[in-house]
Amino acid sequence: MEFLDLPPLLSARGTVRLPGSKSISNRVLLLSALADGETEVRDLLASDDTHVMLEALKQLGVGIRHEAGGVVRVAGVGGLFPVKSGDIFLGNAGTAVRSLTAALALAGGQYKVSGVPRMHERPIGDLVDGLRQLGADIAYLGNEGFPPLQLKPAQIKPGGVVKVRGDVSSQFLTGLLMALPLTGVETTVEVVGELISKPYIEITLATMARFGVNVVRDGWQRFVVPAGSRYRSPGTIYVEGDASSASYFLALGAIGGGPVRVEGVGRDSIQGDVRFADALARMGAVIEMGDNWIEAKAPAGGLTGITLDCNHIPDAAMTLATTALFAAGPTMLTNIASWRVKETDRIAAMAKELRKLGAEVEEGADYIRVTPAKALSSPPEGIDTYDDHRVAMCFSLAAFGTALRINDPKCVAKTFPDYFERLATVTEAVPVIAIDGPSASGKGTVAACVAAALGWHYLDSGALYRLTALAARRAGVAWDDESGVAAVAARLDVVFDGESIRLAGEEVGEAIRTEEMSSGASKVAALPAVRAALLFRQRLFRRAPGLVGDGRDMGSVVFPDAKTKVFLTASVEIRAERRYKQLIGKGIEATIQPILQDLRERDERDSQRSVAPLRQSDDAELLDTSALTIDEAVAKVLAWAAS
Ligand SMILES: O=C(O)C1=C[C@@H](OP(=O)(O)O)[C@@H](O)[C@H](O)C1
Ligand SMILES: C=C(OP(=O)(O)O)C(=O)O
Repeated sequence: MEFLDLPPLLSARGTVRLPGSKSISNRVLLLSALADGETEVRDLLASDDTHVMLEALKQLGVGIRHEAGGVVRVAGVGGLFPVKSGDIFLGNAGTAVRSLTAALALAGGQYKVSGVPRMHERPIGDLVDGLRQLGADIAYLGNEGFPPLQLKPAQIKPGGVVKVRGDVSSQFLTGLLMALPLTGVETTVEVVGELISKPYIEITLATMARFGVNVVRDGWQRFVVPAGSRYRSPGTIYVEGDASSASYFLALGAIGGGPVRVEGVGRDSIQGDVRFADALARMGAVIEMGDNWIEAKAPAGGLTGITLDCNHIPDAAMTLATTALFAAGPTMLTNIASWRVKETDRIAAMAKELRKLGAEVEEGADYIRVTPAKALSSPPEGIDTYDDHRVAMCFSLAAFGTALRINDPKCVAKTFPDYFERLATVTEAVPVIAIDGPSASGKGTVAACVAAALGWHYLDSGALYRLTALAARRAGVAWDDESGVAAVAARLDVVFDGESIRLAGEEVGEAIRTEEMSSGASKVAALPAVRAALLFRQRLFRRAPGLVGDGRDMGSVVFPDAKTKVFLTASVEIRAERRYKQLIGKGIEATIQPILQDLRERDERDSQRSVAPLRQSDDAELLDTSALTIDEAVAKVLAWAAS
């Protein structure tokens, strides 16, 4: 499985220009396609969900041109799609499946509507029931109440009252409302049951109004689409920034100091998810808002948990569930039953992954309660994302407490393809000084001194390979048995505690320093599966205020984003002499020739191996310590780190 390791974060600050709103983008595309005239769409979201909508519209005969600067020009068909049949695949885009099903059901053609397997588990029965009242001919091709669907030409009988349930998804009402102007006949839609996600209906009505159709509404119960309604292009239309996508950055500001500003949504937004800022403010965050921007800062006294009915912000509420990890006291999010029928069962997914971080979670049919742990624990197997963009994005916040592995990170492409790149632009990661170099170069001594001088943590990555060699030997696993040694590495039960190193509870500081384990370390370190098994483990050593790591691939593989990278070396003769003195100093008998020979062989093996071979990377400073004292070498590294 693909994964992304996020570095632990120290702070967040900066400005992000948001990608376009998914909800507005897909509404604007559909209405531009159905309208009279050509529409120039600016700031449209470019993501999986809008991609499937664009492709479907093209397939239905709508002229769509992509121009410079992300401008999309849609030639409206004036109500009827020219292409009367087709298999329309809409991925996992609820906004596309629900609204296109309604429009196609009234379009007089023969269409199949399908999506990814998860879409075939997301309900659509309430919408189909509503459309059937208008005479639509719709059949379920799989399970009753779920896509895929077969739509056939039918005698549509508009007018009167159509009833639709609103308590599973507001997208059913949205779909009906957006399709009804195709009939030109006054029709009333009555909502049965309590309508959920109400602000999305406001987006629908506001977007329809931009295209010249004004729905008359009576509270959240009755909506009248007037006679003679017809979509007309507004000419040029700008898509607002995505308010749900804004939530991750606002939370970053609230947790990580801030201020973090998002541009593209603000006080004047038509998206309900801007109310996420109010929820953050209730947790204590300092929020400021302009017409087209929102800014969040952390409160002096830290965030506090809240209890909130989140029915009006179902998507952004997921961000509250992970922000809760950094608040004092529990956070209870209620009235979120719809989470269970979205990209995944979001209540179950959030509960499971939050627990992996050490939080105490209680879940019910329509609520989740999160009590944070004192310190986050980071699961070595990573945070699973369930092909749900929002799970991936909202869990990135947990990087404020620890290095974090996010599995299948590319699922963010549903609404925010470059989310993780943008995250990096407004966050500061815990700094790393990476010191790499050959065996016996003195890098361990220098690294430990640099760490002590700065008050930072220290990672002796070589020790992990020595420990793996020792543990393999004790388990009777041969050093060249790649999968066997990798399994040992993955299970390594080791505690570093100042000078002490314990393997399975036993002090092994001395046992791993023998020449034999040194050579074993070099052998197991050449095995790719072993290096992979130890990768995240090493990254977990990165903790505030900073880390000094020494090894062979600190700068090139383990911490490629290290601010300071040093390649520390010395001539092989000097290294042999140092190793010789070190051994003699410990009362271990030694002669210089075999040490020299062994170092030469080890250098050869380390530089020739296929994974992470030892060499100075382009971005590393060269520090030859042949003629330097330890203090001089340390001073040099500190100077580079400070520059
Ligand atoms: O209409 C829309 O654009 C949306 C409505 C909401 O769904 P529900 O109405 O199913 O809650 C929301 O979760 C979804 O991301 C987008
Ligand atoms: C629920 C969501 O998407 P969809 O439009 O597929 O319903 C979402 O984006 O969180």
